[in-house]
Parts: sequence; structure tokens; C-alpha cells
Amino acid sequence: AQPGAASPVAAPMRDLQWGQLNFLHTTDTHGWHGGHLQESQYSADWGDYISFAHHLRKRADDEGRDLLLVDTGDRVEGNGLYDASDPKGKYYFDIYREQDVDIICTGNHELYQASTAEGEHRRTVPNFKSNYLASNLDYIDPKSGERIPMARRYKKFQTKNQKIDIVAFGFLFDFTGHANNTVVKKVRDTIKEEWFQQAIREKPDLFVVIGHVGVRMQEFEDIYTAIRKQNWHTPIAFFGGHAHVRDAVSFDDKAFAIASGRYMETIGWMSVDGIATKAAAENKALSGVTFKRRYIDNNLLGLYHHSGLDRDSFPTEHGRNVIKMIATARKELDLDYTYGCAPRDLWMTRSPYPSEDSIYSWLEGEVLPDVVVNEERKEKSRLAILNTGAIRFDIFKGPFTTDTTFIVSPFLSVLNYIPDVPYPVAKGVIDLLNNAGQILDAASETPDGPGPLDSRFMAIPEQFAITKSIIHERKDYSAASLEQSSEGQKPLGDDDDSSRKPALVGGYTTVDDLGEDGDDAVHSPLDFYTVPNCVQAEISFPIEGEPDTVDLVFLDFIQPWVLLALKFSGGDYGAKDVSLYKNGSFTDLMAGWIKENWKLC
Ligand SMILES: Nc1ccn([C@@H]2O[C@H](COP(=O)(O)O)[C@@H](O)[C@H]2O)c(=O)n1
Repeated sequence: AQPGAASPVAAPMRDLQWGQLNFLHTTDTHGWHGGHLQESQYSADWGDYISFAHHLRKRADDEGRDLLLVDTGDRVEGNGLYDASDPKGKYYFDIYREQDVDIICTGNHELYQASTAEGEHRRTVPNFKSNYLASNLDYIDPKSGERIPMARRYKKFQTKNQKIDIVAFGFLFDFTGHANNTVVKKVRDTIKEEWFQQAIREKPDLFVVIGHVGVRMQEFEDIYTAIRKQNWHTPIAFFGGHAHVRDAVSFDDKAFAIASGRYMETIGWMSVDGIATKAAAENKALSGVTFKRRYIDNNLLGLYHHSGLDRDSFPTEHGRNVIKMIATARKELDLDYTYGCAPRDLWMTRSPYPSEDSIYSWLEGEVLPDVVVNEERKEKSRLAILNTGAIRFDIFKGPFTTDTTFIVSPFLSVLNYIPDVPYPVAKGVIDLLNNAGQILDAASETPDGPGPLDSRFMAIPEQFAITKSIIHERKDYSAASLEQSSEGQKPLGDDDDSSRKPALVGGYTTVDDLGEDGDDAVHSPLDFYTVPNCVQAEISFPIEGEPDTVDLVFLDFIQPWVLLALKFSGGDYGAKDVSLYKNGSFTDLMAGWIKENWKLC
């Protein structure tokens, strides 16, 4: 873990269940390779993960099993370690490449900015050579203009110990918001291509499909159906991401998918047993394929537990060196520079919106009215609209640093506006953005499904998977009470007197297609309150009555939806009517507000 990171915390644990073939899976790490410095249960870092993978690979070798590492994209945007450098990612590429990842693919965040896509193509693709898969992604060479595959489309390989023949693919969901130096081919078109049709006619022992795709999204369903049409019996292991949740889906008794969360909070574990390899044909009598999964908290005590080591024996020299690389980068980037002190915790989904503790209520009530000011138009009444997806993480009470700035708001989005919109037209926009999903979706729908203006893209990614609030009645769970009631758990730490067990730390309590025992650590549950797609502040409104017209101010990211909503509300506006409201990214404006309004700790 990084110097100054919160000390790891003990919890009752569920062990890893090993199989013939085992996987460690990261996804949506979003630059959090330094770990969560403020959260004890997620404070291990990329260097610790390198040590962990080393020990698990050794165990696999010793026992004649196999272990593969998978990463399903969105490695960038969302943490100072990636975003605070100029150019972005100055330190990230060299830190990330230190892990031996066996199968890796691209996420949408690698593609929003042309410079990010170029970095991915020039650095990460060659760093991982033939392990990098791009089944439906092309890159446009800036010099020649030539369109080439981002990386190889698929790969065939055999595992080291069990000699399992694998055909692996690496997909991205049907993402449309990419910069113009990449081309994302729709999954449903890609699976009709000749190379894919040939690849699924191979007879491997196992198909592995990795993808920056939510495990319940149509894209995985389509790939599953295509493979099953050619292979009724071959097991398929899917690794997904994008929705930022822990989840697992059983497509059938031989096809299984996991999603391994977000932000380096989770290291996913999947094990597969009963694979009938051609190399050991006599084993074909195996009773059937079984898949197991665990969601490992990125908690050092848990990593010691799963590798059977302790704080002295766990760190490898390689792991320690990477911890040092991260610490040096964090220092050079001055990530601990403090803008001010957050007076209270501000939650995205742990508190209802609107409420005193909601980050969105704070933005709407305090930040937007102060920062959405254009000196030349400051007397004009205005509506300022922010999409909730623009905010990526909670703010914890205490120092708000350079790192926190990018953790909360990593994007380069700016404030645009349309001047002098009749108020009766403008005031209808927020309700349409939040409640007329079907109408907005229909306007951009294609004959094959949702179009690029799926209104869910305005909200936080977690809401792709969690569509209703989850409120837990009982919140006083203690380690002792759960330890007795749940099968297969072991206390972690050396305190054997259960009467002295502390209350459980709040965290994931995942329910997936295999049940409720997926998380490696037992947590007390956290509430999840759903949020609207957008929130809105009314600024400089008359004390009485309504303004005749307003300036309609919004983040540029949601411009296509705002223009569409305006049409439905009776206003015919297009891109030509939109101008920049104020210089500077929303991230800079928010950080500036904090500097002025929150005292130093
Ligand atoms: N400029 C941007 C870019 C993205 N968003 C939000 O992020 C969502 C995608 O996040 P993933 O980590 O799941 O890829 C997107 O749907 C937006 O909500 C944004 O607000 N501004």
C-alpha cells in the first residue's frame, strides 16, 4: 500500500475455491492503481496486486493448475495518478505494464479523447503484445489515415500446466462516443464477420470472452448465442465490466460470466473445473463443468489470507518496486496538495437525493450558483444542468486534494449554453431528461435496439445494473454475529474471542446468479439510493414570479440530450445556437470553488 494509506482492516473471510483453471480479473480501475488511500478495506495498490498474483501463480504451478490474469478496460480517467499529469497518463503506462496480464482489452474511457486512444495504441497495445485483443475495434493511423485493427482480433493458446486449449476474444460494447481516430464496430455485426465465424468453429477446450461490456448487456448475450450455435458443449468463461458492479451471470450450465466492480476495490476470482482437455483425453469422463467466483476486496489483510502469507512474507521485490514507482509519481504530481477541508461526507448514492449529505444537493445548492457566472450575462436568470454521471466518487470529510479533484470529477467537460430561451420551454427540459427516457431513447433508436442517446448514459454507470434503491433496515451487523451464521467463513486477524469482534465494515454485499456468498469479506450492507439522470440549479431568478427567458447552461457531454429535450419542450434549437458559457473545465471550476469556500484542515 502507499505511504499514508489507511491501515487494512480485518473481516470474516470466505476462501478462494481453486479449480483446474483460475482467473484474477480487474476492470474499470480508472487510474486507481495507488489504491484507496482513505478506505482501509481497499487500500492495497498495484504493487500489492503484483505480489499477490506472483504468489497465486506459484501455488498454481506447485499444484499443476493454471492461473490467468484478465483486464477488461477503463484503466484510465478517474484518479490523479492518471489525470493530474500533463500529458495525462505520464506515469500510468509504466506502472500498469508491470503486471503480467494474459488477456486485456479496451474500455470506452480509453477512447473518449483522441490523445488517450493514441496512447493506448502506441503504449499499452505493444506493452501487452499478443495478449491485447480488439475483436471489434479499429484505430486510424494519424499519419497514413489507414484504418487498422487496434490489436489482434482473437488468440488461440494453450495453458502452461493443464494444457487447456483456449480461444479468446476481447470486445467493447457498442460505444458511440469515441474520438474520430477509432472505429467501434457493433458487436452484432462483428460476430457475422468471417474471422469470427471461423474462430467459433475451432474446437478448443474453453472459449474465453473478455469484454468491456456489462455482463447483462445484449452484446454478451449475442456473442454467447453465436458461440453456442457452433459449440453446444464447449464451456465459455466471460469477463465483463463497464457497469462498475460486482455481478455474475449463468448463461447455461457451461457458460458463466463475472463482473469485478470498479476503481481497484475488487479483484475478481473465477475458477473452472471439469474442463475435458484433449491433452488428457482419459479425463473426459469428468462429471461436468463447474464455475466458482469470489469478489476479493483489495485489502492487504485479505491478500495475505488468500496467499497464506503475512506482512513480512507477502511483498515481493517486484511488488515493492512498483509501490515505490507509484509513490514517486504521486509525489511528483503533488497529489496530496490540499485545496480545503470537506466539512462532511458527501455521498453519491449512500444518501438520498435531495438531502444534506447528497453530493448532488451540495453541487446544486452551493457550487453551481457560484461557478455558473458569466460576467457579461450575470444579471440573466439561468438554469444550470449537470448530469449525475459527471460525478464519479464520494467526498469524504477531511482534506480535499488534487487527487480528490480527479477522483470526483475527472472529465474535461465544459459549460455550454443557449442564451435567452423562453422560460416555459427551458423549464420543461429537466423533467424530460429525467423522466422521458423512453421518448428520448426512441428518438435515436435503431431497428436493432437502443441508439446513441440512451438516456441512461447521463447517469452513473452503476444504474445500468441497479435500477431501484436498495435500503437495508438493519445496519448494526457485527463480525461475530455473521461469522456464526454463514457457512465457510473464517475470521481474519488473530483475535479469536468473538465477543470482542468489532462491528463489520460497510461494503459490498453482492447478490448474483450464484447466490449471496460471492464477496470474500463479510461486510455490513450499504444503502444505495438511485439518482436522477441530471440535477439543476435555478440561478439569479426573480424573487417573485418567473423570468420570461433564461440562459440554459449545461455540461457539453449532455448537449445531444438537451437539444432533443428542448425540441420536445417546444424549442427548435441546434448546435449552431450553443456557445461556451465560461472558460475552464467543470473540474477546475469545482476545485476553485472548494479552494475559496472550504477552509484548510
Ligand atoms: N465527459 C464525460 C464522460 C463520461 N461521463 C459519464 O461517464 C459514463 C461512462 O462511464 P463508464 O465508466 O461506465 O464508462 C457516461 O455514461 C457518463 O455518465 C460524463 O458524464 N462526462
